[in-house]
Amino acid sequence: MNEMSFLLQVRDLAVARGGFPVLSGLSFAVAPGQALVLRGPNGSGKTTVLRCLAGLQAPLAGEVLCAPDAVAYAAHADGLKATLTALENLRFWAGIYGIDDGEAAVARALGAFELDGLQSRLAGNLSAGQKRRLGLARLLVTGRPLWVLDEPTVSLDAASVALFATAVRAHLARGGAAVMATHIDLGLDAEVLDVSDLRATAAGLTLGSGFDGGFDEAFL
Ligand SMILES: Nc1ncnc2c1ncn2[C@@H]1O[C@H](COP(=O)(O)OP(=O)(O)OP(=O)(O)O)[C@@H](O)[C@H]1O
Repeated sequence: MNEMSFLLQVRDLAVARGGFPVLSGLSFAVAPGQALVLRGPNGSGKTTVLRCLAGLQAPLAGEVLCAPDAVAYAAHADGLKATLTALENLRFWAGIYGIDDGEAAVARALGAFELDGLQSRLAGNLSAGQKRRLGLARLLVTGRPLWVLDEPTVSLDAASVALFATAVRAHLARGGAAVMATHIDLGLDAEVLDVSDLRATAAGLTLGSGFDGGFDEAFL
């Protein structure tokens, strides 16, 4: 496969968090239609890698090659406005991403995550699992090909996990791709990349030009 056919290429990536190197030597590529699952124990750096892929922090070393505006990121937080209804949240995000068929995409997103009956409820009044479903439905109104997902199934019951897996499968079938950290098996035909052995040692890495020094959080 030539280089241009990948949606994402990661080369010899090292990342830091809170001023400390976390993980180094990570390389992989993701093509349209592919899903990649990052595995590793708590604290091994999966979230930090995903933040880097989403552009929220710079690599400490290495490269992340990806088209501008390709990534839709779903973090631990659901990214919802509590005082807007479920429908208004999706319309808000469709407007932010400026997709052409906004209203149709919003309707599809509500349907895909079985949120039609909840569309008039304030997001702040949804249950944890319903909030998560709405946060994931947001992906469908971004129009972005590369989904970067951090523990997407937290708070979801089995039926909702199945809805999510269906949405990912449909995204892949449309030529999208996904990179996700998850501890559960979604039943997807996904490659698994274990980052356990990539732990950075303080001796092996220093904080260089890619590290901006301090604040590394963001409101999403
Ligand atoms: N703001 C911060 N300041 C200092 N250290 C941090 C900060 N945020 C995370 N870390 C540390 O960075 C390391 C990597 O964290 P990260 O969240 O990337 O791991 P993870 O593999 O996603 O873990 P989990 O499976 O528990 O979600 C951990 O040791 C964590 O304690």
